[in-house]
Amino acid sequence: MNKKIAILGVGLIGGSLAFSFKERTDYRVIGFDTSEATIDQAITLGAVDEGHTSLPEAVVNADYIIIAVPVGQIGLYINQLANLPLKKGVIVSDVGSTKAEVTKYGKILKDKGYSFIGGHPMAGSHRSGVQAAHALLFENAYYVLTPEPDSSLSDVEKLSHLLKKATHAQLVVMDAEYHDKVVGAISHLPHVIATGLVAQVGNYNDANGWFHRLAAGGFRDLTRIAASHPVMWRDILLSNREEMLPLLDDWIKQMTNFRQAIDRGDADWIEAIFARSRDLRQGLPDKKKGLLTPIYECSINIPDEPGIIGQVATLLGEHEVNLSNIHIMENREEMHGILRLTFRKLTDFERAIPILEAAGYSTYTENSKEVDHVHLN
Ligand SMILES: NC(=O)c1ccc[n+]([C@@H]2O[C@H](COP(=O)([O-])OP(=O)(O)OC[C@H]3O[C@@H](n4cnc5c(N)ncnc54)[C@H](O)[C@@H]3O)[C@@H](O)[C@H]2O)c1
Ligand SMILES: O=C(O)C(=O)C[C@]1(C(=O)O)C=C[C@@H](O)C=C1
Repeated sequence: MNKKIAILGVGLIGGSLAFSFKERTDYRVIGFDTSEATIDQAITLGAVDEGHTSLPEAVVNADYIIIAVPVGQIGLYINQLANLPLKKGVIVSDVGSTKAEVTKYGKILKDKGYSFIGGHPMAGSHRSGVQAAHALLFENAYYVLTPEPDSSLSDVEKLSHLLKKATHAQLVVMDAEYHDKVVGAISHLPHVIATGLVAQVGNYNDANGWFHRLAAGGFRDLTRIAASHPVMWRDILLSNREEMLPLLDDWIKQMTNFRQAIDRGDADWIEAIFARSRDLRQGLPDKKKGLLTPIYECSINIPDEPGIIGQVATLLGEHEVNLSNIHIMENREEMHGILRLTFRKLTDFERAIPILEAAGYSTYTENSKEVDHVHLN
């Protein structure tokens, strides 16, 4: 009998994990969701081998159970799982964006003799649902695990090995509270800022529609994530309340300093903060570099036409150039698109450039100004 992985909540993250497990492991992948339509879609798309709206049916005999529902629901599922006859040795994990609260719930499973190890893949999108899921979502991203001091080391290793094999992510272990502090600053606070800014400008726009019409790169680049799922973010912010309050206090101080500098006409202060932040932004570690394997990238401008991505992939395929990933720069929506092409081998990368150029695409590689610009997504 096939070994089984049950995924609870087959949305963007659960669906993407399901695709990865199906593609790169020999586990049978079972989906569970409260939405029957989602289960049907997950089966049609080939994300899961089997789907259920009944939790006991979904998790029976599962070797791994991964909870991928909104953060506010994860504790409820842990409680329900603890009252089901799970397979001996099962490892339960989750993908929630906060970890301290969930890790506390995990003790309920441990008391029943099951293993719980919190997890959080640091990749995603403002899109949601299984229709946006894909097997490459986590490739080269960090994937954090937050075991407790009493967690079984061999279970941590087993889960880590499985996730690495399926997702090609970089697995790291972190303390749950520390994780919440870090992601509070680099993920949760940015979502609050983007959402607040869109709401503020929305108020101005209600009185005068030019605010939205003139919104160009600056506003769009900064606010893509304001289009994220409201329930997911409601749950994340309430779950990470303890970390969010001091982070928001610091942010308000920062904005007050800005306000005061502008008010007193302090050119030096303004220039200095822009200069420091520019250097910090440019010095961010490249997400795609130096992780699992070297990666070579180039970007091309594409017209906003149906089928264009397929044309680029086919063009390279016809010349037997292996692409490892295609990424559409999300913040270019409604404008000419920018496609980032990733290659595993230098030889593929070097052959792709002249082929794309000959087909009329302008290519931008790492060192060009244009790529510096598109990396600001
Ligand atoms: N979206 C991201 O960028 C991202 C990244 C990393 C982690 N996460 C975390 O992953 C989890 C899922 O997020 P997502 O982006 O996949 O959301 P999603 O909305 O795409 O998917 C959630 C899925 O869970 C199902 N669901 C909702 N409530 C449920 C319930 N009570 N019982 C069973 N199924 C239920 C929905 O039908 C949907 O299929 C969240 O905890 C989120 O914090 C999200
Ligand atoms: O790319 C996005 O749209 C995301 O918001 C992804 C993002 C992030 O903030 O980086 C959002 C929440 C997750 O917990 C992890 C990743």
